[in-house]
Amino acid sequence: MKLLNVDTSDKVRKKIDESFTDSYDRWEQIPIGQSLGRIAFEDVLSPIELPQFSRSVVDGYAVLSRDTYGAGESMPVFLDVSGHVEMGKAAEGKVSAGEAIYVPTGAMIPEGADAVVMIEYVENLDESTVAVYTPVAPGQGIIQKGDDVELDSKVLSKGEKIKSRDIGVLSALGIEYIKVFKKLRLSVISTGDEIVDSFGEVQYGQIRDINTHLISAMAEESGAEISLKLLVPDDFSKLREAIGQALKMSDIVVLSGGSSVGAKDMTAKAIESIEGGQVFVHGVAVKPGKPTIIGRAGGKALFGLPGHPSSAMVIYKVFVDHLIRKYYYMSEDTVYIQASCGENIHSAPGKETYQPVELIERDGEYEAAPIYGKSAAITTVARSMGYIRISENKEGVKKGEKVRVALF
Ligand SMILES: Nc1nc2c(c(=O)[nH]1)N[C@H]1C(S)=C(S)[C@@H](COP(=O)(O)OP(=O)(O)OC[C@H]3O[C@@H](n4cnc5c(N)ncnc54)[C@H](O)[C@@H]3O)O[C@H]1N2
Ligand code: MOO
Repeated sequence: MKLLNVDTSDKVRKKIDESFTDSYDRWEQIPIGQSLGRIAFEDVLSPIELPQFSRSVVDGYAVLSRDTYGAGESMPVFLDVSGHVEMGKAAEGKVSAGEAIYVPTGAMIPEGADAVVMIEYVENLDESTVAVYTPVAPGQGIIQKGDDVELDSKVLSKGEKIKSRDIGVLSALGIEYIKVFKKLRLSVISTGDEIVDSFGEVQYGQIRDINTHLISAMAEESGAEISLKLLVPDDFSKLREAIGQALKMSDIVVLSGGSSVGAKDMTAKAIESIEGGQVFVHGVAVKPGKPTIIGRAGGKALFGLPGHPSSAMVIYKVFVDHLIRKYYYMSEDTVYIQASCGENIHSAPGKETYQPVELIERDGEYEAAPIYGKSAAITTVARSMGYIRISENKEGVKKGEKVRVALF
């Protein structure tokens, strides 16, 4: 009898970390306009301080704050207007005691001034005199030089996924190009005599391929690029050949199907038959995904995911995405949502259970509704927004219990 020797998921992640210790250090330099969603290869330090000069954040008069002390609605202070600052130009002139210079929003603060009074609190008495009806504190109405970004401060960390707002910051600093990780190359091989091209003829008894497309899309979401997609029948030599071909052109090979112990489940044996091929995980104490396989060949990673699409999706997220993040120096950035459990969920003690859920919003609170359906059901995949992890020591989750939903 052949039984799988199962590891806990924490132990499996540890094995992944220990097995793939070579750092992934391929990078390319790209214009920031093309960097959205890419992963920063190194820390980015600001080459300048920002703003580069103190600027007004309001339309008003640059003054010496102490000149305005005691000003009030019934007792204005009178100041001489000695000029105005033009946008995009260096401020000319200096504000001395008893003087004010007009500054539009965003313009440079002239020398001497330490605050700006908004025009709403100022009355123009004539060309060169204003009455100020409010006191202003030092710094009021001004964004000081270097307030936003200090010189040499870190604006992006190695391993950070570049977001639209980061592109905003980089533009403000005049950084045109950025070093990002070259995308990891990932191949997907789907196996099974019954699996056929999703878009071709389908005979009765055959199944349209889901996993190749599902896993490729998830890998792209993780920041990898797909170097090869193959569909192979349950034929040992064809599978072996496909693995060999995939290894040549990728850093990670993901296989779907054939992970279990049935007569046609030959993924593990095929990996072991490759030169230097070794399987170091076959079986994980998780539900779904018990027959998961993880191996390596010449430093490259191979994953054998269970064929059921929803199991493949969970195992991809829990192990393959984990390795991609490690290679990219990314911190765990799973987004969790607090929700209350919509119904009792039973789980198998001794196995960590990943229960796909749908999130339903009720009065600003989320309810996590478990999505059942055999792991072969594609709607389980399509409707699930995330999953609840139920530890191996628990027997389930009670209706109404607070849970953390990890978003897919
Ligand atoms: N005797 C045992 N049988 C099974 C066990 C076990 O421990 N002992 N584990 C079960 C579990 S759990 C799972 S999950 C499956 C895993 O099976 P395989 O990884 O060997 O996958 P297949 O048998 O090839 O396929 C399973 C299922 O998924 C469909 N499939 C496969 N590939 C695709 C694809 N690319 N697109 C769409 N659907 C796909 C396939 O047609 C099967 O229905 O084993 C259990 N059995
Ligand atoms: O991986 Mo399986 O049935 O646990 O889906």
